[in-house]
Amino acid sequence: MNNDWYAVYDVLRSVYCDNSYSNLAINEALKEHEVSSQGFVRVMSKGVIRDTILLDYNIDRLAKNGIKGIKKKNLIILRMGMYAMAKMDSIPNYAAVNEAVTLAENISPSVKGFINGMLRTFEREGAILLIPDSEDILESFSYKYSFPYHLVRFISKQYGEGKIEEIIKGLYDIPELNIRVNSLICNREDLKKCLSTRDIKVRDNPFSRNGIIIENGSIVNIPEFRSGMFTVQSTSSLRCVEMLSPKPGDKVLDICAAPGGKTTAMAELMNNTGEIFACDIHEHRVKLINELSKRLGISCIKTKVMDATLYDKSLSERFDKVLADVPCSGLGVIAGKPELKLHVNLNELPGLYEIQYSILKNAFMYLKPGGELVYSTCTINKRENEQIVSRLCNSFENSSIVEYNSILPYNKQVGFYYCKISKCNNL
Ligand SMILES: C[S@@+](CC[C@H](N)C(=O)[O-])C[C@H]1O[C@@H](n2cnc3c(N)ncnc32)[C@H](O)[C@@H]1O
Repeated sequence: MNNDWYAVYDVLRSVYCDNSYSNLAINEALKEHEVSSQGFVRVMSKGVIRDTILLDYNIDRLAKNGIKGIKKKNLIILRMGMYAMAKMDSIPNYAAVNEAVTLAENISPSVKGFINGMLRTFEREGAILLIPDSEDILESFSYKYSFPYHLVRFISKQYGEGKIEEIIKGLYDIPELNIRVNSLICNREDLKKCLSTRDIKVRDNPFSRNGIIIENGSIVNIPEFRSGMFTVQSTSSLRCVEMLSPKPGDKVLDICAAPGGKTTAMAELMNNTGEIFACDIHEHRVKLINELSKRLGISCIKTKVMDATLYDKSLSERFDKVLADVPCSGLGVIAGKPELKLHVNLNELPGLYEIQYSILKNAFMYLKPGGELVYSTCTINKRENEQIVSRLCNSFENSSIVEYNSILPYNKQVGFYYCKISKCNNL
């Protein structure tokens, strides 16, 4: 039995059946199974999730009684087998069929023959995932980029049919991997030298002086990571923090801070001086901020478990800078977290808008007159972005927008929104 395939199966079961996040499920599976290639488990798990809709169309097409009667566990094995055959050049078709059939033997022995038959038929067709023709252009994009139709329509209504294909394609393509140099410990040139000795190919991030893009090679748990020389962070997140631009000695509030990627980026910009008050509603996630600060050698961060939707009078007008990186639908980061496109429930979004507004309103109340706040999300849904900010500006006369950036997921960037708001001194 191939442990790598079993690990992928466990990840997929957890994502499809328990709505887990793929990154967490992958970490769990890697603890559980002794695999020969962690890279294989990550690539195949995310790939199958990314292509679920197109895989299911093809399974439905090939199964005599359609996809509806196929049990979830058997569907997962079929998705894995077909994905390996169609998309993973490193695996010969016969090996993919064998692995899938062996997996079925262990997990669901009675359907071994069915799995074998389906995959052999797919192989005879050329192992190509067919994309159906459709007169509805949005439906054809939905299959082509394996993106739920209702989400294609939702995004298209906001950005128009002219932009939709590029956006959906951007949310399909694997985003580039960026790391942030810990400027408290080293500089970009030093770190690049260390990485090159490990055969890791990199280039400077043109958008951030502390960013390095990893072109190939693995940075997982290398000594430079363990010693805190860098942390993984998207270019869009880095640019968001650079827009707020906290200075050494500032008093900063990070109101939705966990796991601490932006909190620690701010601490580095502040040269580990001043004070950052970092809060999050979940205790286990607050621990992640403390662990990350420790690894990066940062001491100016104080953490607290706090529900940011509830107003705390003791924080009123206490901070020079506030970051409100609120919980959101995550529609901008689907390329890296493909399970989000399967799990997002549009009916739940109005409740989220209220949470986002309450957090932003409180964040604004905690800002000193003359201070600046950045509101940010990793979604491209305008109702979570522009509309939340407008609501604040319409409610508070002393607020004004300084600048904003709405990043669409083009050119392997993650979709992001951030807006700097100032609090006027003289009302
Ligand atoms: C987008 S994430 C923050 C990411 C973080 N800023 C970073 O860069 O690492 C949003 C965070 O908000 C937290 N959160 C959700 N609801 C909250 C609430 N009512 N009050 C405070 N934090 C909340 C979540 O636990 C999550 O950690």
